[in-house]
Amino acid sequence: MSLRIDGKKISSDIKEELKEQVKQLKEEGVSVCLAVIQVGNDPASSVYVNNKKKACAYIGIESQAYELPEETTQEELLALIDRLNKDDHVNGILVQLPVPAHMDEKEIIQAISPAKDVDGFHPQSVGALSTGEPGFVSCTPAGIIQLLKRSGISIDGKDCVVVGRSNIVGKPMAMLLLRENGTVTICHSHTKNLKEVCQRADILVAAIGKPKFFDESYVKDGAVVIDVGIHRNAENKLCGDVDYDKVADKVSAITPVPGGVGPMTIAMLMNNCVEAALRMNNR
Ligand SMILES: Nc1nc(=O)c2c([nH]1)NC[C@@H]1CN(c3ccc(C(=O)N[C@@H](CCC(=O)O)C(=O)O)cc3)C=[N+]21
Repeated sequence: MSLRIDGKKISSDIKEELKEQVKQLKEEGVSVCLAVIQVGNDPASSVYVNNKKKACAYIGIESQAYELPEETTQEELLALIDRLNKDDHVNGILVQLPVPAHMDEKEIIQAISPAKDVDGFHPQSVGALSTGEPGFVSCTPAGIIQLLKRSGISIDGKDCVVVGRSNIVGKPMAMLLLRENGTVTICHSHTKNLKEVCQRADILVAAIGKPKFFDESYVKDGAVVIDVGIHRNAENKLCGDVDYDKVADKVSAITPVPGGVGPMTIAMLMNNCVEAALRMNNR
């Protein structure tokens, strides 16, 4: 029998802790405010943005929603970011990705003040993660570390294999596992013998972006499997990068999709907002 790592439960524990902390801060006169910007009305993005608003409301974080039309120009968006950067009331700024094709995502990310970069996507935040300076950490990989720690799974000295090298998941995930003294391998589309490398993993992080790609032949007996994939089939049912039913009996612990990594992403975003407010108030 393997442990089904319950991301819903762990994320709700974290939200409970944050709610208490925010209440305490309010009594001391410190408020927390997140600005969420969405350009265009991609339905999937709208669902995520809504979930973020709901989480803010639950915890006691003020949320400002900026729903901009698809035709918004780069200059208009940069002007809004600039205004929010200068607004002392706003602690965190998030621009929902992806942005429409006519926009320059890189320039947008770099326009957000690193002090308010609750997504952890700014190059300064990314650099700080690799040198160990204080800075915001990308929410999904930060959430995965919390899932492991709060499930009593140690990372120290373990063989950790991360499959995927994106800026928002794979690369920061590798840096965080390294910070926890894991021995880290990053795999990608040019990796030879992907299966053999995965079979060595004590902790396998699957972020390849292909539905049910990993079956039992990729995992070692007793490994820990973290599934970062989110795919929706024709019936709107969610699945991950891992074929859960084929893998679950062979491993010691595994995250489901939904209810694994996804909910942690939002919990860590809330955590980063509180951290931004603490820093802005010199706490
Ligand atoms: N600037 C920016 N920051 C982000 O953090 C960001 C983004 N853009 N763009 C899109 C991705 C995706 N993302 C998710 C958040 C929560 C779940 C989540 O809660 N998933 C639930 C299921 C939710 C459902 O039913 O769809 C689960 O896995 O159990 C998933 C995905 C944040 N993203």
